[in-house]
Amino acid sequence: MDKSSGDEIWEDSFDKLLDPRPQQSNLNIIKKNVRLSYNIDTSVENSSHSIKGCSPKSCNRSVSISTPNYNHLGKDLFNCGLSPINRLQLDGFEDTTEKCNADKDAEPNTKKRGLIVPSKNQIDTFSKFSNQTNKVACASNQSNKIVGVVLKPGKWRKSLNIFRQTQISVLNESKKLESRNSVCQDRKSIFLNGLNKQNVISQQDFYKYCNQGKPLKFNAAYSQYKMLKTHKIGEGAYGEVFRYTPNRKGCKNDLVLKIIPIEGSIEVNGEKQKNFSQIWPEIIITKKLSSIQGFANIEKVSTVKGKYPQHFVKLWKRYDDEKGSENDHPGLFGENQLFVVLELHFAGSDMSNVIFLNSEQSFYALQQIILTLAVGEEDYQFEHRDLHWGNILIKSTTKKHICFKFNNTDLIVDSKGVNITIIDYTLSRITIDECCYFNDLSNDEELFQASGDYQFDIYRMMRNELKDNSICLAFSLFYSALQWTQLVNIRFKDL
Ligand SMILES: Nc1ncnc2c1ncn2[C@@H]1O[C@H](COP(=O)(O)OP(=O)(O)OP(=O)(O)O)[C@@H](O)[C@H]1O
Repeated sequence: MDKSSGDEIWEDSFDKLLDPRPQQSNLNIIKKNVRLSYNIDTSVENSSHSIKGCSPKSCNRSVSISTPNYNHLGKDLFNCGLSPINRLQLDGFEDTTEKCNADKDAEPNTKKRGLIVPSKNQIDTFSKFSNQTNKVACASNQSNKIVGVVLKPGKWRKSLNIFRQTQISVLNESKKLESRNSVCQDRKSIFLNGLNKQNVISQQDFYKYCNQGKPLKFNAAYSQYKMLKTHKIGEGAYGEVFRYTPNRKGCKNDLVLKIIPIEGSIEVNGEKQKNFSQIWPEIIITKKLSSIQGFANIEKVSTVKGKYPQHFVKLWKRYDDEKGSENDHPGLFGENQLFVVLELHFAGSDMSNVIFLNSEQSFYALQQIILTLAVGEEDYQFEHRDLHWGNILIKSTTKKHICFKFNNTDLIVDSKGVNITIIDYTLSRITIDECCYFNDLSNDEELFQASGDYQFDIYRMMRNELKDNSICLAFSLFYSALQWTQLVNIRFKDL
């Protein structure tokens, strides 16, 4: 580390572990190019840190279908090409890689390892196809034939939807209009394994699960008088997220509402609305994981019906004015629209918006993530499958330690002032009472053609490694781990 550059003020005891890494100084270029992450030679020292109380028992893999293993795949995954420890193998699309590299204005680092990262020029050019500048761009070769999708890192689903819309308008322009259905397929079908007999849930059973006989009136159930300091804090392809302080005594936590339209015939945010059966796994997973440290804490699930309440519409507009929304205006919903509302504890800001105080703090946050996943996997064979940094929330805490229970053993990690929560189980896989819930992502061709961030190379690599075995498609964890090596070195220096 170059002391003369003033970097020494960032050093703490943990920083010593990161030295010497001369190439990391070069990475500071990324600070100037916000959002593009290149994962240049993160070359990853394999530091071994133990956690108090952890003596992993050898688990019986023969009963687990959660983690692909020797028996399933005929090879040892720890020696696979994906391991950041062993080697990085970034393969993109052969034909486009060359073109990207040939671009004179390509960022110097994009040539490394064949990573498909568009240059700024390319992004600008591609953006013209989208009416939402910089939210998404479609990658095309010089003859304008679409060969892949350039997506923003993090939440990819909305980018993909916008791409699909864009693609339609491009096809329209060239008089090659295909029916919308051929581009926008129902990608959210739930594929349950043979063990699960109950892959359809009736409306009545769903209400019962919510402790309701029928849907509540949206306006009455979430009237503005019950909610203080309400504001919209986020959005996803499936819904809007509002934060508020409940107007009732004894309620210490701020809550968030994740409001998801269901069962309607109109498309919302470029997606078909889910039905009760399709949203069922997310509800079950959220409820099951709620009691585990590190997963979102759920207070209640309810089903409501009616027009979007005016006070939410106003907050939606404010968010749109201030930050710009990628979602459709909620005024589009009619009287008969149904919504599922998840009430969750507020869990902080997502990692892409967090700046760590120092590398030690980020290291301990990473430990929390690892332990959360370990407990989820051990207890429910849980795989997140979409673990990008937008799905990791970070909140400050005054607790000195965070406690996990792994296989009846208490594991205690220093908090270093932060508490992490993993959210968004839309694509997750879980096994509860021998029923396995998961989405078949292997049919999601567009996702596996995406580029724009190392995140999407990881998706391809995971699919290749797992030989298209959709049950085992557990991508993203590696991505987060690699991304973390950047955060440790860069993000906290941005202060
Ligand atoms: N418990 C929570 N506490 C604080 N913020 C939250 C919480 N849950 C969700 N959010 C915010 O709302 C955003 C959207 O939530 P979420 O990812 O669950 O939606 P989604 O519709 O499933 O997204 P996707 O488009 O990835 O499928 C998150 O990125 C986060 O900023």
